Amino acid sequence: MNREQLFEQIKKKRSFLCVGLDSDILKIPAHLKETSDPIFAFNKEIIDATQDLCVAYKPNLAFYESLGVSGWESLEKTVHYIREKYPEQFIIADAKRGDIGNTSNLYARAFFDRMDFDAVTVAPYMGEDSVKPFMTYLDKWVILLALTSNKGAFDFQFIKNDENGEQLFETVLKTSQQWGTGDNMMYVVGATKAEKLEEIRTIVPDHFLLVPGVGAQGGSLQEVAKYGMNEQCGLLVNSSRGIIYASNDTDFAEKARAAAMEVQVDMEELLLEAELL
Ligand SMILES: O=c1ccn([C@@H]2O[C@H](COP(=O)(O)O)[C@@H](O)[C@H]2O)c(=O)[nH]1
Repeated sequence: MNREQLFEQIKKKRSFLCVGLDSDILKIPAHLKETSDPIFAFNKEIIDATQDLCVAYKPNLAFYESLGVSGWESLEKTVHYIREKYPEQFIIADAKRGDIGNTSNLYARAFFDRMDFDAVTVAPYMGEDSVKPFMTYLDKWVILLALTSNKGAFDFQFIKNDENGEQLFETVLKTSQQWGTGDNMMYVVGATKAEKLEEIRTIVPDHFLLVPGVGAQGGSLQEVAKYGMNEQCGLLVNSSRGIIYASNDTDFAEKARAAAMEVQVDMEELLLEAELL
């Protein structure tokens, strides 16, 4: 999916919500555990219940890899299901990969050829040759970690360069623009650091940002929109636990829909305020 198609979906759905499929075998409703593939059964119901309220899904790989072979099967079935039934959805592999070029090539092949993801999250620490192999696929995206939502972000990401006073996350944003464009690269910026979005937008005014950290981590959607929205919206705001675990009973899909709708209604208002609808 390209940038224009993504913006079209945002306008059509009146939403820039990304539903995080952090589907934990220990948290899904008990009645699903009797099915042959509990994680896929859970995802399928969540997807059917939320697809008209969101523009993207983001399975986090840890939740699937931790289950071994059966987890990979659930993941492949989930991606295939979305592709077949809701082809307008943008699908993100939250995998945080990146390695020497030779190996990154194979990661890219896994996520873009073997599985038909639209985007994969990549850690910038190993530099250009670790990131570029993900950019050789038409209409596929790298989502580079820039300023993350967790407490540990303060360990490295704010370290100042003695020579130019630049903080590490700013260097990531500036340097990586030589590797790709706003048509194949997005950045992760945590909603818990929304106040930094104003500064980030001076460096990357046009790029889409994937913003996790609203909902369970307490980030504010309003602040994210205030400082981060651009003329194409430029935001995919993720919520995982706040939506998919709204209930752990037989009504989980219905409750997930209600939670997603609450976010979508707020997003619609923000898109209207920004005169994008
Ligand atoms: O900086 C980051 C990068 C990634 N994540 C991931 O997003 C979701 C957030 O889940 P919630 O349940 O909505 O808190 C999860 O998959 C994280 O691994 C992030 O939170 N922050």
